[in-house]
Amino acid sequence: MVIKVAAGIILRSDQIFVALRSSKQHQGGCWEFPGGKCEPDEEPSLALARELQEECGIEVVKASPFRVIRHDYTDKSVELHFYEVTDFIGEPSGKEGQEVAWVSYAGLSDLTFPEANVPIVDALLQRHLG
Ligand SMILES: Nc1nc2c([nH]c(=O)n2[C@H]2C[C@H](O)[C@@H](COP(=O)(O)OP(=O)(O)OP(=O)(O)O)O2)c(=O)[nH]1
Ligand SMILES: [Mg+2]
Repeated sequence: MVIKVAAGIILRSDQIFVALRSSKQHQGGCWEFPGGKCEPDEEPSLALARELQEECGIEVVKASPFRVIRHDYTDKSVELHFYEVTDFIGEPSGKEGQEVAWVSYAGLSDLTFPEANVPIVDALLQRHLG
């Protein structure tokens, strides 16, 4: 079974908002673009809005589809729908107690992301730094 996930690349002034996955979660200890699993029959864009409200306390105003990545971890398979979130209401924070940070594009390379995120980070770096 493939788990459908929506995740937001939250952008502001050339910085990107990232969160640390807790050690108890799947891919714990890795940084992530905030988001979570789609409910059954829930559109990824709606799941994105719901998850970013729950996890970061923001209301998404503008989100553009970025990439869809299918990845098989040894323990589960995910289909990640990444969106670029370029307009939102509220100040993003770690609503569930997770560590969060705003990082520059270059700073993304210093963080460990789940394996599925590697092409996403590469694409962001490629586009921004050339
Ligand atoms: N949110 C998020 N999940 C990611 C990323 N990269 C990646 O491989 N994943 C994987 C980890 C998880 O297996 C799955 C997302 O699940 P999640 O743990 O965020 O789901 P959720 O917020 O609904 O949390 P929960 O209630 O099930 O704990 O996707 C990413 O950048 N962001
Ligand atoms: Mg989540």
